[in-house]
Amino acid sequence: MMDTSRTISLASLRVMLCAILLVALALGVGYQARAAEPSNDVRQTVDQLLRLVDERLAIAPDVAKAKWNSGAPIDAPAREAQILERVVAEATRAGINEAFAQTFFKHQFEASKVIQHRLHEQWRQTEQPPFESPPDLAEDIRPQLDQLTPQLMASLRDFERVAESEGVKQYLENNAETLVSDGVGGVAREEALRPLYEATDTAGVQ
Ligand SMILES: O=C(O)C(=O)C[C@]1(C(=O)O)C=C[C@@H](O)C=C1
Repeated sequence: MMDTSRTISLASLRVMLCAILLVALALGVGYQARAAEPSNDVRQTVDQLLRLVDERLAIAPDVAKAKWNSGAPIDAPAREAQILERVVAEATRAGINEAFAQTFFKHQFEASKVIQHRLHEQWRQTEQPPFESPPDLAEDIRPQLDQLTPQLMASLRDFERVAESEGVKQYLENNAETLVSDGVGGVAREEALRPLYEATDTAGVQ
């Protein structure tokens, strides 16, 4: 005959052990989630940079329109060089990593070109006639982009400061889609944000 009381106590011991394990697991997961939660400062810094990236990308369709009408090439290396010159000067002045700032802006140019090429492709297919009164590239659009450059630089400086903080990469990933819309299914967004993800990778932050 089996000793029932002994069987029961063994079974309940197993249940207890399982319960302890589950509680420990839940506590561990909870701790990890808390540990990865970024501070308010980090969140505001990342949000601000994402908003500025979004603002810059939102100008690309106007650039595309102006170039559709004028026939000017989408790629404008002289203009890029001019912006980068200012970026380097500001990086030196404000103590921002020069290589990081340059890489970041090169990615913004590429992202803008992705949007412009997509739109031109679309307009070729639909045989889009010249736009009625598109904003002027030199008079209206480039000054808007120039206004954003110092704001982006200040935001990059803040971002550099928090790039090594807990949970930055995760926060970027979670909020990029909400704060940055590119109108081309995320391709330009990914291009624009890659240097930021890489900066958090270098810092070893997951
Ligand atoms: O100013 C232009 O002509 C643009 O197309 C904009 C922009 C930019 O993002 O600043 C993008 C691509 C060009 O190669 C140069 C600059």
